[in-house]
Amino acid sequence: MNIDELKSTARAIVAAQKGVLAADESGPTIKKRLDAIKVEANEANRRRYREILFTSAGIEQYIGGVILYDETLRQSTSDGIPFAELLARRGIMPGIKVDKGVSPLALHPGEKITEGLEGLRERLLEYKQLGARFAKWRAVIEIDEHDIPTPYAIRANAHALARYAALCQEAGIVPIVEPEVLMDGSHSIERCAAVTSSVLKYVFAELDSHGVALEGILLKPNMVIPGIKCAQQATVQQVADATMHCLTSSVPAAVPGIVFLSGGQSAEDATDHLNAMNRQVAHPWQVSFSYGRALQAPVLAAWKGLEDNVALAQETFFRRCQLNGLARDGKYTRAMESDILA
Ligand SMILES: O=P(O)(O)OC[C@H]1O[C@](O)(COP(=O)(O)O)[C@@H](O)[C@@H]1O
Repeated sequence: MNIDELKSTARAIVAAQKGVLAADESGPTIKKRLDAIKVEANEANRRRYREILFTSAGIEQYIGGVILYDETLRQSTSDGIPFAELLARRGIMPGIKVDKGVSPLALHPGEKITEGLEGLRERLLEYKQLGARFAKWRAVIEIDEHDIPTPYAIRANAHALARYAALCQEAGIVPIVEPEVLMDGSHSIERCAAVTSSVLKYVFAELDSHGVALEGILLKPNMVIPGIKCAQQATVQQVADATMHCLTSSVPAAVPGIVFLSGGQSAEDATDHLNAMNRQVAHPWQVSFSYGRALQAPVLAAWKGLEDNVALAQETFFRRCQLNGLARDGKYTRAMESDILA
């Protein structure tokens, strides 16, 4: 393992003002997104949509890495430049989702385990040849009103994340470790904090047991937030305080960056929360973003599948990246949302 290479890749992804665009929606997820704007989810439209994102002017100032899906890593621009090469030429690291989605966890009704370890060593070698410099694996933890998540489900998912991370580092690929505690449900912010902190403790214990070098990973956690059906919603400052408190006590300082998922928050809330966290006292890691929906929802709404709307969609995307870049420095304000596109 070349730890220096892993470290410099991880640091480049979360360099000043930068974060990650999560454009790694699997087939069913991208279909849901395209269905919502009445665009047929065929190969040509998926490729065109991703091309619109990756060719947007100026995004390299704010985007250090893009997570791709297997199909997307093999696709090219209309004039034949492979997407991974296009991104690399722009100084953006190409990454790849390597998990194969979730299955029910046997004998644990209501809980899930992420699949994809079988054959992963070989797949990583191919992805590296195709230009991937980092990877992503998402574990999904649900919270219910009773005893879910169980300690066993947390441990099984943490173990799989660590096996994935070790295989990535062996292949010279930076693993993004994503244990997502879902915001579905009616749980309180305190319950989310308790579960998130327990999940992170298991994850770092497993990473340690597997010999993973923390300097060569990025962590992609959820923010600490009440369930969407919880009667008591939290302020931006409460989310920032609870999240930073939880991470400070669970994430070792050796980790170079924390890149949050957006998890169903609105684009504005996700930016505002990131901003509030970056306004707090210094933390040992870069605090950044790896948003899917919070970067892309406004772009899809602007594009609507029409070529006439491409310029507007790209300006919208650039603006969203820029606002999150400002939030990396704690310099975003909600008032900026109504500024005319810069
Ligand atoms: O269910 P899928 O297709 O694996 O997609 C899950 C999505 O969740 C993410 O991990 C986070 O996305 P959000 O920011 O929208 O929550 C993305 O990287 C990924 O596209």
